[in-house]
Parts: sequence; C-alpha cells; structure tokens
Amino acid sequence: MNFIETGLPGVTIIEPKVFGDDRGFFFESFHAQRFADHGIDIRIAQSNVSRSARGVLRGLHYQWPRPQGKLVQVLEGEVYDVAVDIRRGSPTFGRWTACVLSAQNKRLFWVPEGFAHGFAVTSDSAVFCYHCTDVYVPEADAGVRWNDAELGIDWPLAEPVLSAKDAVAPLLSQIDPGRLPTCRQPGGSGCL
Ligand SMILES: Cc1cn([C@H]2C[C@H](O)[C@@H](COP(=O)(O)OP(=O)(O)O[C@H]3O[C@H](C)C(=O)[C@H](O)[C@H]3O)O2)c(=O)[nH]c1=O
Repeated sequence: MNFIETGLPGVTIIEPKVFGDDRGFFFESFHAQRFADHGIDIRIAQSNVSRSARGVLRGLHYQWPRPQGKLVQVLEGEVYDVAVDIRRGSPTFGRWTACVLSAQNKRLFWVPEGFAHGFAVTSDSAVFCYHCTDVYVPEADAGVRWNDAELGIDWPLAEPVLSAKDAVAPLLSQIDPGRLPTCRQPGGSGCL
C-alpha cells in the first residue's frame, strides 16, 4: 500500500498493491495496522454502496455532531472526489482537495472526520463504496452547497444531477459556526 499526502493535511490517497494473474486481480483495500502506521487509526462502523449515472453529483455532505471519517473507493466507473475542510479553527478551513477515483486506478481516498465530502460521476455510471468511522445519524446529516463560490471547487460538471436536498444546501458562510466541527489541534489535525 502506498500512502500519498494531499494539499490538505490528513486527507490521503491510498494506492493498494494489486496482485494480477490470469484469473483477474486481488488487492487489500483496508488494513488497520498499515493505516495506523500512516496516522489513519480508524474503526469502521458502517459501509455504504451507491450507484450513480453520468453527471450525478452527490454532496457536499458531513455529519455534525457524530462526524464520520470516510474511506472511499470506486468499484465501477470513475468519479471526481472532493474533500473540504470545514473545521472551525483549522488553518486550512474552507480549502478543498480532489482526487480521481476509478475502477481502473483502484485508488482509495481517506476523508477525515470534520471534512465535507462529495463526488461527481465522470463515466457512464459509477458504483461507489465507502467505509465510515461512525454510523449514519439522520438528524446529524448536513451539507454545503456544491458550487459555493467561496470554496471554488473545480468540478468537471457545470450542471450536475442533484438530489433535492443537495440543490438547496447552504453556503458555508450561511452555516451557524456552532453547527460545524471544530479543529482539535491548533496544528490542524482531528476534530471535536
Ligand atoms: C448516507 C445514508 C443515507 N441513507 C438513506 C437516506 C436516504 O433515504 C437515502 C439516500 O440518502 P442520501 O441522498 O443522503 O445519499 P447520498 O446523496 O448518496 O449521500 C451520501 O453521499 C455523500 C457523497 C457522502 O459523502 C455521504 O456519505 C452520504 O451523505 O439513503 C441511509 O439509510 N444511510 C446512510 O448512511
């Protein structure tokens, strides 16, 4: 497994070691100790799968309270995946980073607790699989507008297909700071 830092401390790209043979391929998509050795010490509480057609954008979502860290990957197709730091007090508050995830590149993307997450589908369809460090709590489900100009995310789609919820999500500046995660460490790691 190869762990690649991104422009946002904590957000990490993971390139698994792929074993190919005449049957196909095998790779480990998660290994608790190897992840912990790279500072990603997590317990998986819930796993989700979704399928989306080309042009769909799901996000930007987060849970507060009960923040979820997310280990995400694409099993079919390709997506443009985005993580946004929305932790109050973080030196990188409001900054984002993106990664192309696909069945072909087999990459995983670690989105820590306290970050908003979303993806846009750039293939005919995409099967998205992700593992969360806490369970879904409907009343804690929250979102930020995908095209918030202050975030300036460079999405590959101009007019995505959105859920009714995502179409009316608030701008980050419109969210009560008391409803946003807080950065645990002045240096920018963890969240409260
Ligand atoms: C997230 C979730 C949803 N649901 C139910 C609630 C709705 O009736 C239905 C669809 O939910 P939603 O439209 O929020 O699904 P997505 O738009 O794919 O949201 C997810 O995709 C973005 C990219 C994320 O990062 C979040 O993990 C997650 O919010 O599934 C559940 O029962 N359990 C769950 O964990």
